[in-house]
Parts: sequence; C-alpha cells; structure tokens
Amino acid sequence: MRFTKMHGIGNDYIYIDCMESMPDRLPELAREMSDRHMGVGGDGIVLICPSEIADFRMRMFNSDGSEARMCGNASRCIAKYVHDHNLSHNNPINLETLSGIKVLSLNMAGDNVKSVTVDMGEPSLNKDDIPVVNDDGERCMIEKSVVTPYGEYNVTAVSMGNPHGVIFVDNLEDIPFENLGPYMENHPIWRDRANIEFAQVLSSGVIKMRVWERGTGETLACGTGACATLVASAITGRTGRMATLKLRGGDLDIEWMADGHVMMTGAATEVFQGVYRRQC
Ligand SMILES: N[C@@H](CCC[C@H](N)C(=O)O)C(=O)O
Repeated sequence: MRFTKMHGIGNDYIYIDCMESMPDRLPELAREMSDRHMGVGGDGIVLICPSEIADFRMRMFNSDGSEARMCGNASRCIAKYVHDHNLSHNNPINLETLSGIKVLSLNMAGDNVKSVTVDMGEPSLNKDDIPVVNDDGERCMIEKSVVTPYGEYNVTAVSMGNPHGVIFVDNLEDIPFENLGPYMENHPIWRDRANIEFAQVLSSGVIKMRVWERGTGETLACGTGACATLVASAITGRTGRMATLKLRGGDLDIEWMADGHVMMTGAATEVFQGVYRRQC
C-alpha cells in the first residue's frame, strides 16, 4: 500500500490516496500504521477519496482507530498533496468532510505551496452540537468549573465540527498535563470524549497552547483546537478575534471573521513516501 507521510506543524498523519480504491477495516489499519514502533508512525491516517459534492473527500482516523469528523491540519496537508501530486490545480479546493464542505486556499510562492488557508466554517457553542451532557439546562458551557483529582479548572466547550474543551491557565508549565489531558478527554461531561486545549494568553494577539487530542493523546498541534481556543478566548474577552496560536510544532494564524467563519492559515509539509506491507 502506497502512502505519503505529511505533517501540519508537527501534527503528523499517514496520507493514503484512495481515488482509485479504498482499503478495508480502516480502524484496524489506523491503529497498525500509526504505531510508532511497529508501523509507519503517526497521529493517525488520512484518506483522500473521491467526492460527489466537492473536489475531494477526507476521511480521518485517530491513532486509536476512532474516526474524526474534522481535522484542520490534515485539511491543509490535503490541499498541498492534491496540488503537488497533480490531482488538482484548482484553487480554492472544496473538501468534503463529515462536518461539511471546507474551502482550502493555497497561498503560493511561485510554484510552491507556501501555506494553506482553510475556511473552517462557523464554531458552535451549543452544548447539543459538541455534545456536552446538559445537566444544568444551560445552552452553552462557558468557563464551567470542573473539579478533577488534579485541581479545579474552568472549561469552555466549543465545536469546530469536532468537540473541544478549552482551559485557560496562568502558566502552561505549571499544569499536570499528562494526567489532566486524558482525565479531561474522558470526563463524563462529554458524550463522546473531547479534544482538550490548555492555553496561556501571552498578549491580546498571541496565545500559547498545548493539546491533548481525543483518540491520539498529546499532538504537536491541532488545527481545530487552535480555532476553538481563539473562539473561547474572544468570547471570554481575553483577546480579540484574530491571534497567532503558538503550538509545540509551530504557529497558526487564526481569525474569527465578522460573518462568523473561522479562517486558519498555516504550513503543510510532505516528509516522505513509502510502500507499506499491511499486517492486519
Ligand atoms: N489534529 C486535528 C484533529 C484530529 C481529530 C480529533 N482528534 C478528534 O477526534 O476530533 C486537527 O488538526 O484539527
């Protein structure tokens, strides 16, 4: 099976061109290929598929085999992949995902893709959309206190097509990240687990963050997570609607436009190509 390893500021996935044929047993394949010792190694797998309603369709599986509804970093990488591998020279490119069609714009430097801007659509704070278990009758969950074995934290729930819990802290160095991340991912407030972002506001236009992703664990970056964090920061008055999000693997520029759409701009990188012998 041919594959291409790519990353969006360190969020690394194994990309499989499924324009002609589709592998079977995808959760098993994702677990096997993502294994950093026994497989190719990655945060999961991404399938580039034909679409009847857009230029391409993305399917994305986390390294634990769960399928995600949206992935910001993978959508940027797909834009670069289809351009560089001559599958399309459209710009913008329409990408079908489980959370709707996303519009990907290539920012070119000559013939090279310098960065990609993704129209991530509108965020939702509605608990039913995330989904959050609604035990208090409130429509949204903004800075709700959650008591954990590792201390009390205020959580804001945001959907970017997938579920996020954003927690602002004074200093990222001071949190018990490895314990708190999985605890919060699996907390019973979420109906289907959630991606957890820990964020420290450095200035009105700069936020530093670390991500614990649902189904993968810590990743060096999360595009949807960066967008959710900017939205949570803006609605709680910590920053304006535009900021640079500094993740462990690099920076993303995020803007929450007046029309409600969130625009994300960042790099996409191809690392290597290979042929994989399937074990499962
Ligand atoms: N890394 C991603 C998000 C991947 C999916 C997520 N773990 C989920 O289960 O929702 C991104 O860049 O957005």
